[in-house]
Amino acid sequence: MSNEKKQWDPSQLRKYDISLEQIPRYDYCDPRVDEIMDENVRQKPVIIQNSNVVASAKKWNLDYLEKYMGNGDYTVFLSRNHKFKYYDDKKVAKINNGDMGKNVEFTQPTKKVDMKLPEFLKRLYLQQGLNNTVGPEIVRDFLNFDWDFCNGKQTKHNWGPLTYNLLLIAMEGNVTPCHYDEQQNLFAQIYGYKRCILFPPSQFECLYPYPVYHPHDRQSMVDFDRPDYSKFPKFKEAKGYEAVIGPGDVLYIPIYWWHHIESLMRGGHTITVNFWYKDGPNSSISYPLKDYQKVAIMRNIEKMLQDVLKDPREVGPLLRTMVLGRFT
Ligand SMILES: CC1(C)c2ccccc2-c2ccc(C[C@@H](CC(=O)O)C(=O)C(=O)O)cc21
Ligand SMILES: [Zn+2]
Repeated sequence: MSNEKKQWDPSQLRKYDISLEQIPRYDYCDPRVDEIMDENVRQKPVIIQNSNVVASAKKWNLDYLEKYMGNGDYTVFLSRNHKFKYYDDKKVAKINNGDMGKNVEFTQPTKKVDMKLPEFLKRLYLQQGLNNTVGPEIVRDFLNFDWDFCNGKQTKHNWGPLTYNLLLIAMEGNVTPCHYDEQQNLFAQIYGYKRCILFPPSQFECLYPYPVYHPHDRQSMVDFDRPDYSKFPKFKEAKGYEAVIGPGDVLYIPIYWWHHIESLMRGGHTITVNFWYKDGPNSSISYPLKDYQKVAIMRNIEKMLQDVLKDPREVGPLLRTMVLGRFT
């Protein structure tokens, strides 16, 4: 670590029993950034340093945002603990943990409320699309992001259109549990420090995602704080990549890569803006298929089975019948 004052301390990281290696960091103009991001070569995570993607937001802090975010209502998530699990209420099966046998009623782990920014207190996670509800100063800062940089990445790596910019304000210690998204993600850290743990799509069998029709679709069923190795034995073999990112860092989270994100304990609140891009048009399917394409295939099979079987509890037994003793 260079002699600059260390901005965080390892004691602020939560302790997990996972083997981790560091995510590489390069300057934004270093050619290795695009080599690593190149989907035909490796498409791995990389931290892009000293870019000016969100330099216009350098001055953002809670006071500034409170002052200029306007009096709009913002989407805030409350949690009974430090974990904020994504929840899709459009999903059919409100059955916990994929235990299709026991019809355990699904308990929503986070509550979504709309509130004014000043009410934004501890244990809350504000996730707000940057749109016209925010004040003109914020819009100006947003328009002054270095869009040439992002558009350059979108073009160079054949991504689809930008779908969303989320403004994320998290309280210290907040955790977004391990999940994957079906979008390319430029994750721009603005204020405070976040620890990110990523796993490649090839580790699908070590991370045990919920069934696709479950409200926690795309999330790992493994509780990193207390892994149940009897239910999830392969979690012991998971090999992750980690980094702590701070103001000015942009983490590239490749599409379908698993990520667990935590705001450092005792580190104060954090502010992030992410840039989600759809995947590009698959010009031509080339073999062997990429790991993330196999995840997409498994998702389609689960969706098709759910559609034709109707009762989600029949999907597991049918798959077991089809595979056990025949393909295993
Ligand atoms: C936890 C929260 C607020 C949430 C609650 C309910 C529904 C959705 C979400 C949601 C979606 C994205 C993030 C940002 C980020 C994780 C992070 O920075 O914590 C991330 O995963 C990404 O950028 O892909 C955070 C959230
Ligand atoms: Zn995500």
